[in-house]
Amino acid sequence: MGEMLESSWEAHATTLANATSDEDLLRLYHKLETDLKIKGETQAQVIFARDTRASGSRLVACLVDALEATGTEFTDYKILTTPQLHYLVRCVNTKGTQQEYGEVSEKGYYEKLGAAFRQAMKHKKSTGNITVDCANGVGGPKLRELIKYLPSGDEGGVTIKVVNDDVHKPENLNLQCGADFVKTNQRAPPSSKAATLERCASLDGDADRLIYYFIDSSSKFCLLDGDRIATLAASFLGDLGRQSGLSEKLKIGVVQTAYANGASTRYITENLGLPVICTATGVKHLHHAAARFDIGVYFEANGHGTVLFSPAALKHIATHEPQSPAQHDALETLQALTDLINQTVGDALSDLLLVEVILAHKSWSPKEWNNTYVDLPNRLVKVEVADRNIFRAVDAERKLEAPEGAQVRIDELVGKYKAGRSFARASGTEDAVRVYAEAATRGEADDLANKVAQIVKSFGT
Ligand SMILES: CC(=O)N[C@H]1[C@@H](OP(=O)(O)O)O[C@H](CO)[C@@H](O)[C@@H]1O
Repeated sequence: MGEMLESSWEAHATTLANATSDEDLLRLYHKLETDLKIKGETQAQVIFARDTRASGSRLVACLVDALEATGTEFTDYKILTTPQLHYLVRCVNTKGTQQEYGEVSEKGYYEKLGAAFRQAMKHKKSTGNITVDCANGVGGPKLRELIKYLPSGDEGGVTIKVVNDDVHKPENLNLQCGADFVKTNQRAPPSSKAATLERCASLDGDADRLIYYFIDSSSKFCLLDGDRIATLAASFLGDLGRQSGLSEKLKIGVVQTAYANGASTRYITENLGLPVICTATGVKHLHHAAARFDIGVYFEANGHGTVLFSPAALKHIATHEPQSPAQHDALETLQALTDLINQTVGDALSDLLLVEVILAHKSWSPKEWNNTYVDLPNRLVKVEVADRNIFRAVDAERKLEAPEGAQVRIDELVGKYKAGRSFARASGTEDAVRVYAEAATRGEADDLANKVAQIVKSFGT
């Protein structure tokens, strides 16, 4: 049951929450039992937790009612980040097997990440200060806890300043802060007091997304989003593969969605020489595609992502005999990364430590990281239409097959812009069609996005 809950417990809890009577609840439960194929001889063991959203306690109460009504064994882990719950589910499901993932406790999560971070930072200079905006969500208290397990800046680790970590007023969640605010508005949260060139990061409300940013010496806001984290991780893992003598055995690939900036895709294929797969939006699509590589790096541009190591890759890393001190060091770092990176799902806290380790190894400030390539100006707009379901996308959501004629109009328009690229797709989470456009200049990207939005509107009304 754990693995089932891993991807969609919230949706199912909502279904149960809609029950209007005990009979209704039981009927819905039995339907879920059949739909999720969890009916069987073995006793289900359910674990759950929630983030700090106001709706959480009601959803948990409904879930507990259902579990008690059906005599199901359960453990309530109370308040956790989404990726921490994924970690626990994997730990429960692998306990006592050769793939044992970690100790089944919140403390086990911190200990695992803390020890791996310490190992990966061995002999490296501290990365200094970073300010982390926690969106006034669950990431705040959990990051504060994690810090207790990490070496500080003075001890060769990192000094983390936690801001926007008020979880007592649910109305403050994501208010003028958080990863989505920063990515969408392309500016730091007003509460951010970071100095020029100082690293800043923002988590989202349940701490599964992470983005970095800084203000450069000409006071310009510079965003280091999910594409940047993916390229940084892929380049570092490529280096480690070569340095450890395992590059033949560790084939690295990157998975993106159509929202990835075209400049990042080009950088990965042309500069890093790595393959890129484009999938439909939603981490479930990216995760499965990444699992096809020995080392699969996947990130959505919005900062949700992680790195997957295949069982064969883990074995090579654990058993390879180093031929030189340099190979030994690279292998040791790779080994530490396999523990530091949360391989169950994108995890902002784990990703934060990964980025800090890479910057320490490369001796990079955010400026050098940002200099790896120049993003193409881009614009994302939301178009409200009468029925978004008439917009059917194909080819990893880069083309519209319906309504008929819409894609031809978009293609004609895109052809008129230098380095132009644009697509429209129905959102899976909001009642709208999203239009993305990029082009050689900011003015052209805005213009292209607005014109494609008009096309969408003309077909949607
Ligand atoms: C452009 C964009 O950011 N889309 C988001 C958003 O999906 P939509 O289907 O675009 O509404 O929410 C998803 C779930 O959080 C996330 O995976 C995805 O990246």
